[in-house]
Amino acid sequence: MGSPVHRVSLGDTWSRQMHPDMESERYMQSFDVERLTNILDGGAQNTALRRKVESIIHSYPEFSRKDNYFMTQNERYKAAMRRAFHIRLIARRLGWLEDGRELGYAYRALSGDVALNIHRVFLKALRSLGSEEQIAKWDPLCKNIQIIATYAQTELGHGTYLQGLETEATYDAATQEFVIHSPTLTATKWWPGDLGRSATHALVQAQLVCSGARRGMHAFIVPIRSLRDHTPLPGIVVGDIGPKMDFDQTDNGFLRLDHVRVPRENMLSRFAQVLPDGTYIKLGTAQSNYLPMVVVRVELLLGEVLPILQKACVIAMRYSVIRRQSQLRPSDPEAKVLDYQTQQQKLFPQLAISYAFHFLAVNLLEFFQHSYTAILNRDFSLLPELHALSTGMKAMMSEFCTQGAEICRRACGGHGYSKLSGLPSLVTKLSASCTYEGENTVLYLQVARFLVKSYLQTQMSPGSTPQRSLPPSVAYLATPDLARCPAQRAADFLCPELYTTAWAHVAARLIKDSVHHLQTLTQSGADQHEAWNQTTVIHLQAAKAHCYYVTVKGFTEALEKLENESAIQQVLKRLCDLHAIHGILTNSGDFLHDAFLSGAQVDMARTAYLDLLRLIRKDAILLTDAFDFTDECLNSALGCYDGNVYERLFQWAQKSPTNTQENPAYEEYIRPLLQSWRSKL
Ligand SMILES: CCCCCCC/C=C/C(=O)SCCNC(=O)CCNC(=O)[C@H](O)C(C)(C)COP(=O)(O)OP(=O)(O)OC[C@H]1O[C@@H](n2cnc3c(N)ncnc32)[C@H](O)[C@@H]1OP(=O)(O)O
Ligand SMILES: Cc1cc2nc3c(=O)[nH]c(=O)nc-3n(C[C@H](O)[C@H](O)[C@H](O)COP(=O)(O)OP(=O)(O)OC[C@H]3O[C@@H](n4cnc5c(N)ncnc54)[C@H](O)[C@@H]3O)c2cc1C
Repeated sequence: MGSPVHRVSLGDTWSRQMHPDMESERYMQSFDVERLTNILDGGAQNTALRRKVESIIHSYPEFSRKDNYFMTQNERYKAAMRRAFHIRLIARRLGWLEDGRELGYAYRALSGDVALNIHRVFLKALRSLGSEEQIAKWDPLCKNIQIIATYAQTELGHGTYLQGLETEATYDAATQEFVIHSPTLTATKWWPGDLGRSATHALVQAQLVCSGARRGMHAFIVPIRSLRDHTPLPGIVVGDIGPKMDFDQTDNGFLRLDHVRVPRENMLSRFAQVLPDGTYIKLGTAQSNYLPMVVVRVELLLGEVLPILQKACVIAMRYSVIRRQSQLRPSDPEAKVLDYQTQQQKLFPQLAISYAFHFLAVNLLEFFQHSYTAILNRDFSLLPELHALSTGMKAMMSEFCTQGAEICRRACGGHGYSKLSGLPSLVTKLSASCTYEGENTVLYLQVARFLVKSYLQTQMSPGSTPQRSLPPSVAYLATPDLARCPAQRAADFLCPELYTTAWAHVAARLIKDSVHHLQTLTQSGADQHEAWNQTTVIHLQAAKAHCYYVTVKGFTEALEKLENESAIQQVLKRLCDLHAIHGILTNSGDFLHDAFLSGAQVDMARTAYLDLLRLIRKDAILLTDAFDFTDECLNSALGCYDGNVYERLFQWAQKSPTNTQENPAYEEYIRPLLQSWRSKL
C-alpha cells in the first residue's frame, strides 16, 4: 500500500521507508480514513485547502519548529514573532483574510507556536464590545498590524472575581477623557499575552467611575508604547512577568498605569456609553462586558485545546505499535505494547474523548454562531444557556484533555519524558488551558448555578408563574426518568439510548441532590451565600455529570447524522460506546448510589468495555491518522507517520547544544574534581 505523500515529511532519507510494524497497522482498512478526515474537516474541499495551506507553511524555513526544544525563552519569543511576521506577509501576498479558513489552517499547522495570539483575542473583544464606529476605526489598524494590541483584564490581585478588579477609569467631563489608573500594587495588570515586550495598545478592563458612581467593569483602549520607537508612554510601567511552566513563545506581561488619559471615544460602547457630560447610559446587562470571554472560550476549544490532545493520541498510539516490550506468550516475539490490554485501557479512552470532543465543540460553535449576532444586537435570551455551555465545555475539555495528554505521555514510558517526544510541551500547554479564560472550578460553578435555576424551574407548580420551557441542554431535567437501568447483558450497554439515559439519570439525580442540600441548609438557618459555599463540592460533582451527559448525547447525535457512512459510523460508534461506558465505570459509585445500576450491571458494563478495547485495537492507528497532522505539526521524534522512532530520536538528540558545545563545567569543576583524586590512584 502506498503512503500518502503529504504525510511523509521532515525530509529524512529513512523517512521514505515505512517501518514494517507501522505498515502492518495500515494494511487492512475497515473504513476509509480519507473520508473520515473529510468529515472532521467539514468536507473534502476543506481538507484539500488545509493541506494546501500546510504545504505552503511547511515550505518556508521561517516557520520551522524543529529547533524549538533546544531554545531559550528569548529565542522562542523571537522565533514566534518571526512566524507571526511571515504569516502576515504570506497572508497579504496570497490574499488570506483575517477571519478566513486559510489563516485558521496556518495557525493549526504552527500549533500555537506563534506570537500575537492575544492580539487576535483583542480583535474578538473589540468586535464584541465596540460600537460600529469603534470597530471601523480599530479593526483595520489591528488587522494591518499598524498597532499590536493585548487583552489586559487579569490583575496581580484578581483574575476570577471581575467585580474585584481595582484598575479605575474615572471620567473627567472637563476634558472629556478617562483617567486610567492602577491605585495599588495589586491593581497591576498581570498575565496578558503579547504585553510584556510587544504590544503598543491594551484593551484595559477597568472599573468605570462616572458622575461619582462606580459602574462595574468596562473596556478601554489605552496606548501603552510609542508607535515611533516602542518605548513605554508617559505614565506606563510595562514588562514581562518572567519564567513560566511553558508558553515561552508568549510575552505575558505586567502593566501599571499612572493616571493615563484617553479620550472618551476609547471606552468600548456597544453595551454602555458615557455622554460628554458624564451621564451613564446602560445598553446591556451587568455581564455584557464579559462577552469576549464567552467568544474566546468557545473558539479556543477547536482551535487550541482539542488538537493538543489529538496530537498526544497520535504520538502515543504510533509509538505504541513500534515499541516492543516483553512477550505475550513465552514463545512469541516481543509484543507491540499496544497489544497489552492495559495500554489500550490508557490510550483508547483518550482517542474516544478526542472524537467526542470534536463533535461537541462543533455543536457548541454552531450554537454560538447562531446566538452571537442576536447578542450583539442586545437580544440576550440565549446568553444564559450559551454561557453555561461554554463555561462547562471549556472546563471539561481542558480538564480531560490535560489528563489525557499526561496519560499519553506516561504511556510512552521513558521516552515520553523526553521533550523530543513532543509530549511534555503538549501537557504543559494544556495545563495552562485549565486556568486561562476562567479557572475550571470557577467555571464549573457557573454551570452549577445555571443547573440549580433550571432544576427549580421544573419544580414550579403549573400555573404559579408562566412556565418557560427549559433550554435544550437541560430539557432532560423535565423528562420522566427510569428508576432502574434495564440492561440485562453486556451487549445492552452498546445501546446509545441506554447509556444516554443512564447519564441523564445520574446528572439529574446529582443536580436534584445538590439543590436539596442547598435548601436544607437555608431552611436550617444558613444564609444563602453560606449555604452555597457549603454545597459547592456537591454542585461541582453535579456540573461535571451534566457536562459528561452533554458529551455523550452530542456524540450519539453526531453518529445518527452519519447514516450514509456505515463503515465510519460503525467504527465511531465503538468510540462513542467506549466513551460513555468508560465514564460509567470511572464514576460507578454515582450509578450504584441509588441502585440505578446493580453491581451485576456494572460487571456487564465492564465486559462490554473490555470487548470494545479489543475491537478498537485494529483501527487504532487509522483513527489517529484521520486527524491528519503532518509530521512538522506534531514535531515529535516518537510520533512520525513512518514509525521510524529510534532513528529519529537518536538523530534529534545529536542536535542538542549540549552535544555540540564545549562542556562549560569541565575546566572549572570536573577537571579539578578528577585531579584531586589523581595522586591517590
Ligand atoms: C495559542 C494559545 C492561546 C492562549 C490564549 C490564552 C488567552 C487567555 C486570556 C485570558 O485568560 S483573559 C482573562 C479571562 N478571565 C476570566 O475568564 C475570568 C473568569 N471570571 C468570570 O468569568 C466571572 O468573573 C465569573 C466567574 C463568571 C463571576 O462573575 P460575577 O461574580 O460578576 O458573576 P456571578 O455573580 O457569578 O454571576 C452573575 C450572573 O452573571 C452570569 N454571568 C457570569 N458571567 C457571564 C458571562 N460571561 N456571560 C453571561 N452571563 C454571565 C451568571 O451566570 C449569573 O447569572 P444569574 O445566575 O444571576 O442569572
Ligand atoms: C498562560 C496564561 C495566559 C493568560 N493570558 C491572559 C491574558 O491574555 N489576559 C488576561 O487578562 N489574563 C490572562 N491570564 C490570566 C487568567 O485568565 C487567570 O489566571 C484566570 O482567569 C484565573 O484567575 P486567577 O489567576 O485569579 O485564579 P484564582 O481565582 O486566584 O484561583 C486560585 C484558586 O482559587 C479558587 N477560586 C477562586 N475563586 C473562587 C470561587 N469564587 N469559588 C471557588 N473557588 C474559587 C480557584 O478554583 C483556584 O483553585 C492568563 C493566564 C495564564 C496561565
